[in-house]
Amino acid sequence: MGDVNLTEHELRHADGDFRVVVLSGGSDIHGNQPCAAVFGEPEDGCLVRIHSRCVYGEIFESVDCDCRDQLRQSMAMMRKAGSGVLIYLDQEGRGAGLLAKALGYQLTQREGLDTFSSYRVLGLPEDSRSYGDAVAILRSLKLRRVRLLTNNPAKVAALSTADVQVEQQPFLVRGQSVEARRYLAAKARFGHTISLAELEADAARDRWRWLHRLLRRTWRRPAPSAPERATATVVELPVPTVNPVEQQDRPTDLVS
Ligand SMILES: Nc1nc2c(ncn2[C@@H]2O[C@H](COP(=O)(O)OP(=O)(O)OP(=O)(O)O)[C@@H](O)[C@H]2O)c(=O)[nH]1
Repeated sequence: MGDVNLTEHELRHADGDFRVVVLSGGSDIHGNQPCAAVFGEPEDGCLVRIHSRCVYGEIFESVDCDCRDQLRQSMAMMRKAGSGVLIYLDQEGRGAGLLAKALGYQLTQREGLDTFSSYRVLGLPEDSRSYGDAVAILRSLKLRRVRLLTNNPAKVAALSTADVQVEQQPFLVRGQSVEARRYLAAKARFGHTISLAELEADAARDRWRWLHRLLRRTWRRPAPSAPERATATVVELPVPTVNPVEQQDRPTDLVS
């Protein structure tokens, strides 16, 4: 990697402005420069997230993966901590690109394969990302020791071999959809530090919540009403008027 340079400026945000740095002279794989959101004045030991692009999760708001939640939660955590660096890498589909990811999705949906097996079937590496640009950004920001929000040991290893001291901070966003949990379980099997037991506990909590909602709805339903009874209708009959003359003519013996 030659000389790298950071171009930086402020960015307005509804939840609080931050600084953006854009890297040039890095690996520049797809012509899109890596960038980072810099919160506060990060120092050694600050929170860092190295995030890889996911159009489906971040833009289309898919619930098949946890990418969007991780992005949002990491920003919220950095804001709360007062500082941090969110590095955003253009490494869609774990570095294979969007088309490969879409082909992988097709296979997953057709054959029921997990996300890593589908890449294997397509003849692609399961994960082809590199983290040199992330290291370059950290170096430019003069960070040598970071608290890395990740479950991915490959990220920890990549920074460690580049002489960045890493304290791994597990980063599991709770309350995921069934599909995202399936994705997380695949990552756990692939070596990510995600506890399958915790995922199962999450699923059990979801099932319980669902059952609870269903029962509450059933209890609250109004009791079936009694069959309607026919209501009596009062009909006013005309009162016959008696002609006083006719009354006088009437034979009196009839009434005696
Ligand atoms: N092929 C494929 N890629 C996906 C899928 N869901 C997310 N991705 C990509 O996976 C990358 C994110 O990697 P993940 O394995 O989810 O997480 P990670 O960054 O390795 O690990 P953490 O740091 O713990 O989040 C992004 O580039 C996404 O585009 C999927 O279903 N199939």
